[in-house]
Amino acid sequence: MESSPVCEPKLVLVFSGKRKSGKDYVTDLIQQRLSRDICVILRLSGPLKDQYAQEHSLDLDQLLGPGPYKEHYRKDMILWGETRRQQDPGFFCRLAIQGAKQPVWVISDARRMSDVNWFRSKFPRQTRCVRVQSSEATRAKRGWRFTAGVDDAESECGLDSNIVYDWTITNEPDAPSLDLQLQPILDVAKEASLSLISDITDC
Ligand SMILES: Nc1ncnc2c1ncn2[C@@H]1O[C@H](COP(=O)(O)OP(=O)(O)O)[C@@H](O)[C@H]1O
Ligand SMILES: C[C@@](O)(CCOP(=O)(O)OP(=O)(O)O)CC(=O)O
Repeated sequence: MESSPVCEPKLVLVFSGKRKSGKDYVTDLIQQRLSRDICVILRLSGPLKDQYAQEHSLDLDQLLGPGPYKEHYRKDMILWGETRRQQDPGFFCRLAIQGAKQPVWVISDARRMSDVNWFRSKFPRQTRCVRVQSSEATRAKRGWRFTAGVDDAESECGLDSNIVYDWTITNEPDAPSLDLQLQPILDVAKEASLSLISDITDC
């Protein structure tokens, strides 16, 4: 049974990027610039980790954290999640958007074409894809280490090709500032949220 969100979003920004590329860092920045009234960050991994922790009697807070606990279970979580997605590609997407009311949705952690296709099919006018990219050297400085079965699997490679991104954010020390790179996205988001004011009776 699909549970519909309280209000249709005006903009859905679907972010993807490699581990330690800065997805959380960049999406947090966007929410700070737009405010929590306008922008909500929705993580597909949230409901996945919640369900996985329950089924395996694990510490959800540690799975949600950045530390080694999450990495210890990542490979098995990937396989567990893919089994669910094979049965129902939108399973985690629907759970992630439950209760979302803000006009701008930021999906911070898309990993597969099935994630992108679900949002494009549900919100074709509103969905935009954003890629956060960093070099392996920069990611390594942030704590990334190559892990076979993770960094060469769909979870990390599923959105490397066959997709046109609306924006690409280069998250490198020598790149233009993130504020400068994010400005076009923020402009679109602010315009979209203004259109909400004229449609407020629809919600
Ligand atoms: N531009 C940046 N400036 C400072 N720290 C950053 C920057 N980008 C990422 N980080 C840090 O690098 C680490 C990994 O970033 P994170 O957003 O968690 O990556 P991801 O969500 O893609 O795995 C975090 O500690 C984060 O604070
Ligand atoms: C099983 C996962 O959902 C785990 C994702 O955990 P995080 O979202 O914490 O990952 P990063 O922030 O990129 O390090 C990946 C998947 O393939 O679904």
